Amino acid sequence: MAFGLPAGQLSQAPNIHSWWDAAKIQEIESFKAQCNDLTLRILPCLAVHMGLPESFFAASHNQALPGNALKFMKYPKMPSKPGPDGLAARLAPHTDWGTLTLLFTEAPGLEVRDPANSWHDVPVIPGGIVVNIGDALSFWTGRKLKSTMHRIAWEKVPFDQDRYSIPYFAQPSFGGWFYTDMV
Ligand SMILES: O=C(O)CCC(=O)C(=O)O
Ligand SMILES: [Fe+2]
Repeated sequence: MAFGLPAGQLSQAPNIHSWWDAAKIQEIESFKAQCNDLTLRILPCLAVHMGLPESFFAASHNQALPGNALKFMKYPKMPSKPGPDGLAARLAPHTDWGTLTLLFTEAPGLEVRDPANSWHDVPVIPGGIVVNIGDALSFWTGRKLKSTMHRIAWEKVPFDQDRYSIPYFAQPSFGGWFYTDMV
């Protein structure tokens, strides 16, 4: 289930189930706001490190516009262990399309691909957050920052267990500008 509406508007979403009561929706709003604040603290660090004005990336992000999304994911357990011809991944290799993704999970299974095409496990650090660079930030920086190719391999998660994760996708604002020539 994804919550992508602008800050403060989740309760108006037509697809919110009746069992999401006001307190639960408020909890999600407030968690989304904390995720947004964190991305707005990370983006200036990247900008300053690259010799750019502090607000260079962050200024094109706006919580009041649609796009930034918090997603609750459940990867259901499988009825039997896939054979050699079975599924290769629970989530196919991909890059995220926004600027930054914050990933919250306590389950193993996430792998990232290095430039030599080898896959590496991402360790689960209790209370830790995985931060991935997305395609928009990669494009914006002329690929100085690279979007992370990642997947969820089924071998790393017991096939008879559900897997849960919560990614937060930060997106540049609709109508925001990418000044790629400064980077
Ligand atoms: O479930 C995960 O750990 C990763 C999810 C992901 O990569 C995505 O939804 O884009
Ligand atoms: Fe992803």
